[in-house]
Amino acid sequence: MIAIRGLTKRYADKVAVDNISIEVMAGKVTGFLGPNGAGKSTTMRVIMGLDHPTSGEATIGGKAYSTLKWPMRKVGALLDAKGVHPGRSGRDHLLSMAYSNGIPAKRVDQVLEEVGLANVAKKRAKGYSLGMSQRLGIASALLGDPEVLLFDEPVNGLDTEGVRWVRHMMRRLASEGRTVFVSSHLMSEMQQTADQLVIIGKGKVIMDAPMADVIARGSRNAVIVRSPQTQGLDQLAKALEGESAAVERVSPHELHVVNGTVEAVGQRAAELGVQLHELAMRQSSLEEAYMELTAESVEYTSAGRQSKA
Ligand SMILES: Nc1ncnc2c1ncn2[C@@H]1O[C@H](COP(=O)(O)OP(=O)(O)OP(=O)(O)O)[C@@H](O)[C@H]1O
Repeated sequence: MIAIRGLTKRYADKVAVDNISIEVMAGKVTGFLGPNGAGKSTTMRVIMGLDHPTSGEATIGGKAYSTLKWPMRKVGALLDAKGVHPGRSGRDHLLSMAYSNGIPAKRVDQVLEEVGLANVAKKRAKGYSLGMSQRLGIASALLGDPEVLLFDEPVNGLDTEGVRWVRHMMRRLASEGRTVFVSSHLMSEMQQTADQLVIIGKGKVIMDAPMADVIARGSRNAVIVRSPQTQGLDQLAKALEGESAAVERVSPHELHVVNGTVEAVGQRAAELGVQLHELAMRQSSLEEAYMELTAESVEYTSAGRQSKA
């Protein structure tokens, strides 16, 4: 488990992380989301002992990173895929890390195989594509077989097969009981990968909740009702409004019920004898819910961003 308590990180007059407290649990993939400059990488660097907090603390299994005897065996991280000496081969890079952490050389070959770099392992890292560098970074995170893993934008630069591979790997690592903390800007990918989400904006926690709760906050969640009976739909709309549901009549043959359930709407339609051609729950996507939740925390925005906030 990773525990962050009252963490603040200031760079000169810039507050990058502003008094955040979160617990990242074992056995789950926790997505770490937020707009550019929100403070995700800073938080991860503090967890990994690469930056000192201005105040507060981050611990891994109850200990600060700097006090871990064999850090790579406890926590593995991919923070900067390009942080490899360009003249060194991928294998030599991993061997030196393994050596300094008392990890046997055969483990290096195992992780190279696992990330699909075995046949380029002896080539110099400067010739690696972005995707290959990401794979090498993931290999270094896995090297010590750690129970806690941090990945900062792991699918950046990976092709479709690579993105799927990372997704499955994270699910597997969590199912083995490990703590997996991953930042990403790819919402559709996160929706398929994460169990829990921590969303930050301008250095503060906006939401820390299970995926389903975040999606439930999206304003597009609605029960869709279609019927060939216009008058029947009128009656149904009236009845539902009487039960304080918010009903939107999008066409003579279609209603959207914002705060209802398919069960309740179906029951009422049956009681009124209204014939239905469709009764379905439409859910917001994570991207839609995320855009709404972070609308006020975006520092660097493009012209024309649409927000409902
Ligand atoms: N070494 C540094 N010196 C000064 N300011 C910094 C430093 N590192 C980060 N910052 C600032 O702190 C804020 C948070 O940056 P951080 O990189 O943690 O955000 P992020 O959420 O990872 O963003 P992105 O999604 O763009 O990677 C930004 O305003 C950034 O400019």
